[in-house]
Amino acid sequence: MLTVENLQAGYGETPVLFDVGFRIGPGEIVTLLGRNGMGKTTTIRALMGLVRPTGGNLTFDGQSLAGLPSYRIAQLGLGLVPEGRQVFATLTVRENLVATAAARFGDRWTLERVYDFFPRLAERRGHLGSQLSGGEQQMLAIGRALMTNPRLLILDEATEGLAPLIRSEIWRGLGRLKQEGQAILLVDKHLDAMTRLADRHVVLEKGHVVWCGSSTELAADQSVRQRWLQV
Ligand SMILES: Nc1ncnc2c1ncn2[C@@H]1O[C@H](COP(=O)(O)OP(=O)(O)OP(=O)(O)O)[C@@H](O)[C@H]1O
Repeated sequence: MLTVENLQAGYGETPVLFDVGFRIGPGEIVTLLGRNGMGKTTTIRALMGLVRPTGGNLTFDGQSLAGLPSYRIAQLGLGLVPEGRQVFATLTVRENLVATAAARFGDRWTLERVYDFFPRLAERRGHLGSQLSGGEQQMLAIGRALMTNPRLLILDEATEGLAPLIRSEIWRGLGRLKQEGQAILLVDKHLDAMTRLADRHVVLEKGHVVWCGSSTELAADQSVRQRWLQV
């Protein structure tokens, strides 16, 4: 489904990604791990066309993403839940959801299905984005991405700053998406929850992939945590 090979990217003259490569198959959940500043968000930005790669290959279902604008990449089926949620503060919950709706890949996700999935959003449908709690904003950000009917859902720090109960609700939601066969690329700080949910993990260190493996392999290999993931 998604193939990333030897990806290089940076900001201005500063290279940040030197050699990033991984694959995501249909229905798979893959995480990008690594300490702060190692290039996880930049990898996601490169996938979405928000940072222009300086080298390597990005292909989605055999089609190159090179040089495509973000809206075209979204149309191909990559749906982003960005870091910091970025919901529209002056639109209602319903308007936020409708703003991104796209039925190009079938009607799997409709307004009603998003409300069934996150009943809190149904309760708050008339509230403005700015009136929501952090957890509700996060559900809205996920709902908004689902409304694009993405084939690959990408979440960047979706549980950051949330209370444990709300965080669990988000993890349960992602678990339900997995059961439905939704492919997901995940960046988050909660390693245990990710190990339970994901199939495979890719560890970044200063813009290079230094380890990749299954959840079982990650759980069994303490040295990966000690060497690449502890602050
Ligand atoms: N807009 C930007 N302009 C210049 N440098 C940037 C920019 N965004 C990120 N960087 C730098 O790129 C490097 C990788 O950052 P990135 O956000 O991809 O890391 P990350 O692994 O997602 O970390 P975090 O968990 O802190 O978000 C860091 O050194 C960071 O300072």
